[in-house]
Amino acid sequence: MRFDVLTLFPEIFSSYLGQSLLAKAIEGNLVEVHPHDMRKWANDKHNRVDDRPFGGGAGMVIRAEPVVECVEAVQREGSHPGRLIMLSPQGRRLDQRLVEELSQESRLLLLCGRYEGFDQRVSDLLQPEEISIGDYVLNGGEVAAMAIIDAVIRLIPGVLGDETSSVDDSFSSGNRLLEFPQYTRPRVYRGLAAPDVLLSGDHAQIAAWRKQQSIERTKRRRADLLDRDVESEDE
Ligand SMILES: COC(=O)c1ccnc(N)c1
Repeated sequence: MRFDVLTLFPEIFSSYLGQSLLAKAIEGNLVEVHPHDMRKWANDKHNRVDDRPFGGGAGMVIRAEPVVECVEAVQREGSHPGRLIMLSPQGRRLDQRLVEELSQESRLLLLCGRYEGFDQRVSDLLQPEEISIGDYVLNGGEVAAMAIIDAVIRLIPGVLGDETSSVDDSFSSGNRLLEFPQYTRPRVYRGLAAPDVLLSGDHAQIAAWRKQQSIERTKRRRADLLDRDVESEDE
């Protein structure tokens, strides 16, 4: 899977690309991540990427030209244009179902805004779909782009080692329950013991205990997940 990230701050991604899971996925040719600096396409006489908003108001707006030119150039680079996503607080809320949908794509272009956002002609001309990672405003779309990459690559076959699986994750497809509590060595730490059932070797009992824990935790923390009817999941 190929990710192209269009940003004014490509350097933000250099250390992120080195983190172990992503680095291994890139080394294993399972994933490619290509940050692109939109400033390189600011070819007006002042090489500006932003400017003051028409009609006045605080802040700066990202000019349409460098963005549209950059997106079109990047789309020409690959074997096909890919799915263009603008990270925006006005977008469709990201959830695991959307992550699973995105993980089926072979190429995602992630368009990261800054300042007061993009000139409207960027959306008029490129028709990107907008995705939000939650109801709050960030200084830039780069953090949201990393969240999408991070969540999506976990679902690409081969990225998580054999010993790890996303199947039991909270929210994984069809799973409306939060994950059960986890324990590891030592068995007792500061007087707190891991549940005996987990050391019993009785896999049926362990599975039953984990399911019960997931149900109780979900009821306590996210009862709304249990209220979702099945139909809504098919939307
Ligand atoms: C500049 O981008 C944002 O502020 C943003 C992007 C995606 N999701 C959000 N909740 C905010």
